[in-house]
Amino acid sequence: MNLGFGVVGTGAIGQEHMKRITRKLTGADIVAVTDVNQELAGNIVKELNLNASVHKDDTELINDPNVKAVLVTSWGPAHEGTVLKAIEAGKFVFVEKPLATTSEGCERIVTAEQEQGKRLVQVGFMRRYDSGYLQMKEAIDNNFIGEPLMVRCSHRNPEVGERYTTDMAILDTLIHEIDTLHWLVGDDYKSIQVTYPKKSSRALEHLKDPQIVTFETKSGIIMHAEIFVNCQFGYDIQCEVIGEEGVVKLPEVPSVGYRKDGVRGYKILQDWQHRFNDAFNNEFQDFIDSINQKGEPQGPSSWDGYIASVTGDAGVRAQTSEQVEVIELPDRPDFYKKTKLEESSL
Ligand SMILES: NC(=O)C1=CN([C@@H]2O[C@H](COP(=O)(O)OP(=O)(O)OC[C@H]3O[C@@H](n4cnc5c(N)ncnc54)[C@H](O)[C@@H]3O)[C@@H](O)[C@H]2O)C=CC1
Ligand SMILES: O=C1[C@@H](O)[C@H](O)[C@@H](O)[C@H](O)[C@H]1O
Repeated sequence: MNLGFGVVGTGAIGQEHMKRITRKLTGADIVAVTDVNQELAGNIVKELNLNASVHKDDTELINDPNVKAVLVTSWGPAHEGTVLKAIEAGKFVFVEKPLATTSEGCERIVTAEQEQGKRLVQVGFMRRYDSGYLQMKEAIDNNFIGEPLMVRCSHRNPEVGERYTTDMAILDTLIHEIDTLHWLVGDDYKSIQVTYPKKSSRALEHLKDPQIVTFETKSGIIMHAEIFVNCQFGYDIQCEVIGEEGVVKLPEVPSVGYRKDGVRGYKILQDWQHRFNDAFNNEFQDFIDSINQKGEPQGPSSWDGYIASVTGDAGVRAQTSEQVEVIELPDRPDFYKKTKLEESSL
């Protein structure tokens, strides 16, 4: 039987995910939706020609017996409440980042999930499903470059709007690297520092852009991450891991080569939707398949959401202090430990 999704938040990414679930993927249907903007929720049901109920709020949607999995794509501050209600009702949850907007909120979710006794929650850290990062991880895990020593990466957006603030560079943008980098090298973060290069004249008055973030891991790997959200030229994600015996680098996304007006070149993608489209499809198909076949999700867990939140908080402190800030992480509970096989089957 197909997995019945109830969607909370039918805005930009909610609609993208609804389209992929109904048009591209197998094993699931959208059976219910809700949004504080009820008209929007009703319109998308019509537009996608869904056989889905429109509920007045998340509580009513979670109580709908047809809803087996709740897709949380509302605004960040609303995530925690919905996730906790869904866990209490014993429903599976796919929640877009952030898991919750505070580490205390993430901790409440982790506790509630453990009390329920089985994994219910997957967080939308889709880069773990990107084929480029997966190839890098496989090479690192197979000791192809020896011990990783350093990482260099960049997260560039062409531009951001007025509502984007300096802390969002860490909590909204770098959050993806925060999740991906420690997973990639199989280590935990020890500290984080933020430095500010010369400010781009394209950045609005209130925003510090670009920023350079330096992580140190427990084993001593140093990672430099550039965040530059007004880079103008495109959506550009770079990553390179330097090991004792070699280097692995994130492949460029294939795009058509051209020769025109005396220039030989390649187009650069302009947004995250296109850059990570396949990764989004893969993460949802994995969520659906692992629940349908094994009875629980196996992707990034609420513990991963919690780690990202604690690290993000230290990053925001480091933005103000401009000092090295220590990242204090408790040991991963057994409940959230994965076997190598599970990691490699993603
Ligand atoms: N994985 C990724 O790369 C990305 C993840 N996101 C995340 O997805 C989430 C949604 O982002 P967008 O779709 O861009 O925002 P959006 O503003 O386009 O959509 C959010 C929708 O949630 C609704 N909403 C807010 N509070 C609600 C509540 N309590 N109950 C029901 N509906 C509620 C709003 O009315 C709106 O329609 C955010 O947490 C964001 O960080 C966004 C972009 C990329
Ligand atoms: O998740 C994302 C957005 O929310 C965020 O605002 C962008 O900066 C990131 O590049 C994108 O991947």
